[in-house]
Order: sequence, then C-alpha cells, then structure tokens
Amino acid sequence: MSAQTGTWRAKAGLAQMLKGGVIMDVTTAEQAKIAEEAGACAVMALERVPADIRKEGGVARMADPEKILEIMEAVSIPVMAKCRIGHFVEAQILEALGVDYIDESEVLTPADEENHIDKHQFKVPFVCGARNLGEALRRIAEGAAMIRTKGEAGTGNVVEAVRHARTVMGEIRRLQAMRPDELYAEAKRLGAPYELVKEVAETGRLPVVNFAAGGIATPADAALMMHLGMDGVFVGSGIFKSSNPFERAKAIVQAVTYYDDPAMLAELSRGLGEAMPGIDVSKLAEDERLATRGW
Ligand SMILES: O=C(CO)[C@H](O)[C@H](O)COP(=O)(O)O
Repeated sequence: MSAQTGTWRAKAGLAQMLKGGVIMDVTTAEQAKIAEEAGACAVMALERVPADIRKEGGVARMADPEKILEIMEAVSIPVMAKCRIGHFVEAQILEALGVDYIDESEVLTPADEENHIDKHQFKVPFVCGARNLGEALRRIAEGAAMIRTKGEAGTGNVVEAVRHARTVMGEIRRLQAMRPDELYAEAKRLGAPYELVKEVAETGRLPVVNFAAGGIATPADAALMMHLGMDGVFVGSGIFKSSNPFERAKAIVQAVTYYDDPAMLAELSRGLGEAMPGIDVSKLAEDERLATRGW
C-alpha cells in the first residue's frame, strides 16, 4: 500500500467516528450552537442553505472565512465546510482555516466540469457526493474519506435520496453475487478502479462511511435512510427552513438512533410545527438539478 493510500485509510478511519450521527448545515454561529445543542455530530458551514441557493440563484461559493471561523469558535463538535467541485484553492483555504472536513459539493456552483480535486494532496479528510456506486468509488479513488448520497438538495423531497441510496446499496449487492472473474468487466462498466470494486465485492460495503443527504426534512425521512443502509444523515434546509429548527433538529437526531422503533418515531414526529415547503423533483428542469453536477 502506498503512503498516500495509508493516509487515506487513516482519514477514512476518522470519519467512522461520525457513524450513526446527523450532520447539519449551518450558515451562522447561532445556528451552529442550535445544531450542537440538538445533538448534531458535526456541522457543515456554508454561505446559504441549498433551498436559498435554489431560490436566489447566482454563483454559490465557499462561505466567508470570517463566518467559518465564527462557527468553529462557537462549537466543540467537528466543523465541515464546502468548496466547489474542482476548486482546489478554496479547499486549500479551508484547510488553512483548520476545518475538520471539506465537502467537495455539487450544491455549490462547480468550478471545474471535468476534474475533481486530488484529495490525496490534503491532510484534511474530504466528503463527496455520489448517485451510484461508480461515482462513489471514483471519489474514493481521488481520496474521499467519506461519501454522502446526493439526493436533490434544497427540495425538502426525499425521493432522490432514496433513489441514490437504493442504487448504491443495490449495486453493492450485485457485486457480491458476481464471480471474481466478472469483476474486471464490472469495474469497466462502473468506471471505477478494479481494486476498489474487488474490495467492495469482498466486504459488501464501501470502504468509507456513507451518509444520506439531499431532501431529508422529517424524522421519518431520516429513519427511512437508515433503514436503507446509510450510516447517518446530512440535513440542511429541512431544519433551518422549518418553523421550529431546534425541536426538529433534536427529533431528527433521535430518529437516526431509534430508526427501527416506530412507536418512538411516532412520538418524535408529534407537534414539530411546519416542515419546510417541498418541491416536486420531477418538475425540475435538467439545469435545476444539483445532483447531476460532477460525474
Ligand atoms: O451537501 C450537503 C451536505 O451538507 C447538502 O447541503 C445537503 O445535501 C443538504 O441538503 P438539504 O438542504 O436538502 O438537506
């Protein structure tokens, strides 16, 4: 194993500590404190939550370093921050700020439509989005230490998160059923390195943690994603675009823990106030879909 890969294994090991947790998008120190108090295992600093990026348009970039430092100062849980796909200078700046993880995210406007960041060049672990197994393994080959299924961020609609989770898990099960000599052609079909394909076929899981993201808005949504085999969830717009962010955030954290206890989920889902307004994803134009960014 190369020194580079060894570093990747260490970063992937660190991300395992987030397993079973909820990572919440925040734009201010005040929101970060609410997230921490509600039980988030980490927060994600960004300039606007995805629902606002959708509404307001324009180029979505890395958050202001001033804001990120305020958020880091405000909480003791890990702080993640987003950079644009392929924007390795934004990533260098985030690493220099001392964030705990970087999300190379399709939610921001891509800086490079062909190349993702070579994440092996960084000490800080990266999380990246994926819609299917091939995409997840390409990001891991580039050095991602954590994957999140993309879903369709900012819609409050869990349908794409479900599609992407079922796709990744289904493709893993398919690999497990293959003969070893079939894995070479399958690696070609997936567009992913053979060694990673072989590892997934043997272990029956990704070599990094895989969280669900994009459109999770209720405790029931979060529990559904856990049933589908995800290791935890990211929630952005669903919390701070609802009428009662603290109570909803707390309920979503609990729902991830008690995802297999319907009576508990019924209790957690009561009286949370208005959920964020949702969007019918099937009505979105192709260029309004964030999940198709990256490849
Ligand atoms: O990439 C992300 C993880 O932080 C997104 O911000 C996340 O998918 C949030 O989406 P939504 O606003 O639909 O919850």
